[in-house]
Amino acid sequence: MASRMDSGLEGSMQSLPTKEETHDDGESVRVYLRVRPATERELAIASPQVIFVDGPSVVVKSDPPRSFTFDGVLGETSTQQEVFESVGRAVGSSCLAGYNGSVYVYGQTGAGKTHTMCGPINSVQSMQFDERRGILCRMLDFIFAEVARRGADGSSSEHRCRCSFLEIYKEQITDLLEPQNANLQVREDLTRGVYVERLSEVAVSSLAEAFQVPSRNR
Ligand SMILES: Nc1ncnc2c1ncn2[C@@H]1O[C@H](COP(=O)(O)OP(=O)(O)OP(=O)(O)O)[C@@H](O)[C@H]1O
Repeated sequence: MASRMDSGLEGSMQSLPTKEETHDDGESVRVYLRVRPATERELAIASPQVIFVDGPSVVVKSDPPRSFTFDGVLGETSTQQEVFESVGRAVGSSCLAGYNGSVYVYGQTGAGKTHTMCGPINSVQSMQFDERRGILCRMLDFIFAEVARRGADGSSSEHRCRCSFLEIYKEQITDLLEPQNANLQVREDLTRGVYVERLSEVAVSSLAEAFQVPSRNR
């Protein structure tokens, strides 16, 4: 695992969203595959591993070819917005309904985890909307826009949002907002559930504040 988007959002809602709004199909874990376009260097060595995408399945090169099925497959032409629509929006909606939600990316080095989660670094350096932004920014944008919308139409009362940023690498957890905070431990508690001990949590109330968190803590 390289990165994750967690809901540090607590909310009390006067009316909870419907199952359709939270995309609740009763499944608590969903797995999507995103296919990265092969680079020129990779194509010079071999043809692409993925032979074709068929709905939620991919057929990969092997003898004989093998098929794998996921909750969804985002092909190599998929946009950052399509990835958000398939993966991020449902998690954001259920966080607003008071459920915990996480988005994890998993894959070997160079697979596209950072691209999918964050997008290029210069796509998040200004507040101006940038198509290249990844799930993390899009979920924050979605959550704060929804909180504002619900506040304006009187359908929600109070929300608190906290940001954390951690890395798990070789079984070691590091707090990316306080990098000297290394070797953190995962604990479980009856009221808090599973949590990372000593992980910093920064309260934020807008997308602009959330964007400031990494630099504010540097
Ligand atoms: N869907 C995509 N479309 C176009 N380019 C992509 C896509 N996914 C990844 N890339 C490009 O592939 C390269 C590797 O991607 P990225 O850095 O996100 O991999 P990573 O899984 O985070 O790697 P590492 O584990 O080594 O940090 C980057 O240049 C990135 O811009």
